[in-house]
Amino acid sequence: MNKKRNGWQVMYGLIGLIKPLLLPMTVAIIMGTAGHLCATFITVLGGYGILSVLGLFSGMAMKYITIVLISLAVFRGILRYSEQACNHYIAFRLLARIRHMVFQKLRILAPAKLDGREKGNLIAIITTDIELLEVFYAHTISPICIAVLTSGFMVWFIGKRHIFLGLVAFLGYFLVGILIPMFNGKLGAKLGQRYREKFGELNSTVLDNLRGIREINQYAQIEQRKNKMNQKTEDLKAAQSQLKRLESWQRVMTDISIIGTGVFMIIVAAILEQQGKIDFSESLLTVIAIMSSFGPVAALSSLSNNLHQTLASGNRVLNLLEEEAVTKEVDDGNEFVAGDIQCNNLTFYYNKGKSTQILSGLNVHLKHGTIIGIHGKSGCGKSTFLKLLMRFFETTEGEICYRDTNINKINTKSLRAHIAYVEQETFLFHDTIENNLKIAKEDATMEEVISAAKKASIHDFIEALPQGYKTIVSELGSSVSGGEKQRIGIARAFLKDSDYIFLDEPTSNLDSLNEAVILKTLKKEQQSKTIVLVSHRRSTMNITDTTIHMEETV
Ligand SMILES: Nc1ncnc2c1ncn2[C@@H]1O[C@H](COP(=O)(O)OP(=O)(O)OP(=O)(O)O)[C@@H](O)[C@H]1O
Repeated sequence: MNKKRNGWQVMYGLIGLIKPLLLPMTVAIIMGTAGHLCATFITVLGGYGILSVLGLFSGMAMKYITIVLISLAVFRGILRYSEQACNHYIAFRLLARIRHMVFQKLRILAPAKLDGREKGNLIAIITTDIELLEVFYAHTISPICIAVLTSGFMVWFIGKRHIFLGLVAFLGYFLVGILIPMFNGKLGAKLGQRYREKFGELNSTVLDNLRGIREINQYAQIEQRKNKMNQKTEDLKAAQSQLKRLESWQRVMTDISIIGTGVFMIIVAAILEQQGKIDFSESLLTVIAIMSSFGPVAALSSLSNNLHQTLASGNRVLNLLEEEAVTKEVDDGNEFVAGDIQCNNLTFYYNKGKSTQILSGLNVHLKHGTIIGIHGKSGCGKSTFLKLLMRFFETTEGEICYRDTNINKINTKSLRAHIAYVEQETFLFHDTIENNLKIAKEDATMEEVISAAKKASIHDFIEALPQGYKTIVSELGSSVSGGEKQRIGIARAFLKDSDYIFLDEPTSNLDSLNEAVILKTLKKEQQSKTIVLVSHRRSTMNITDTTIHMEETV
């Protein structure tokens, strides 16, 4: 799903995600605004103090001015601290909330979503994009609101002396807080994006070099790889210095605009004073007030470079959260009952209309209690067929029935609970071997775990490890071979002890000795189970009762 939204729509959508946190956010914004106003009025009150000493102001005794000044300074400190504390609370809570929402969504979208070619994108969304949203919530929304509120208040305060003065203040804030950021945003968006691209390129070159260090040594590529990395570093440096130049230019423009507004204010105040519309003290206080109140709007000018990227991240997160599952889970259907599997006129496309057909009119009958072998040329759809039997994807046409019940009418959880599916790649978690096996059956006893490992011909290997079944997988590093991983995957399937076992190339990395042990176990287990075996190996296919030649059926 790739819906494009404009900046406002993204902001609206992102604010909608954090409704429960709107209250603390509002409190943080109010405290931030009050804190900035305290800081401004410390200077303004200082002006009143000077006027009072000069005998030009008698509205408040010096003693009270001093008390209010000290109180404002204390409040400023308290408000700043509370605003920061509030912002940190919000930042952690909202990241946790959005991560939770994304993972909940992934549970619905998986496994089809995780099966596809978008894994890389998903990882980027889960890591970088969500992280960047913190910038949006804590460092974009809040500063914008604070800038609007403080400058609104100051326009009113200054405008109370004379409407023209209020107008000058409004124009100054508008220039610094809106026009300059918008102008810079246009210039900075491209440079910012270029910088991030170059940063990403350097990162992946470094990672590539680390991962491929063996190949680099083996093929004497050190010099070439070093030159490539230096080139990427130079590119990054160039992009960075362009961005820095723009940032300096932004600062200069902002400072000139602030000083320009101050000068303009002095001129307008002087004219009004000459015309007798305001007195000297009012014009002095107006100039002090405007010059000391630009902090919140000036902060907006630095937002613009990142805003583009932040909103793009927001758009991707919103897209993921709005995505509909390719295959909706059935939870109001029938409980699973084991029996023969019948596929009638099975047809399947991964993306309807867009890509090529994978299966076309497949009719097969998989008898319960037998071993069925599937073979065919690479890419003809063997693994896809198993995924359809697992209901990772819905069939495009035709039907799959388990004991005469259409797969779409069986509760998905119940269906998958009765099938052990071993994919071509086995993933091992950073945990003990025992726990890695037990993910197939959490409450398994040690005897059951060992028995499953023996059936998969991996028990001896585990026993020979220094801590046996308690060995942490990652401590073995890359010393777990492809064949050992594969046997751990198969042991999981034996431990699950379900009615159906679907094995996708289970023996591709095994020597004939281990293969023989596993095939013997499968033959033994067959009476009570349906075993579907996808394999290119003749020796493995020898144990099957029936064989389906995939290319012949498509
Ligand atoms: N999630 C997916 N989205 C789109 N196309 C896919 C997806 N998964 C697989 N394909 C494509 O579907 C076709 C069949 O893939 P499949 O993995 O089922 O083949 P296979 O017969 O198991 O191949 P092999 O023997 O090489 O494992 C291939 O062209 C593959 O690139």
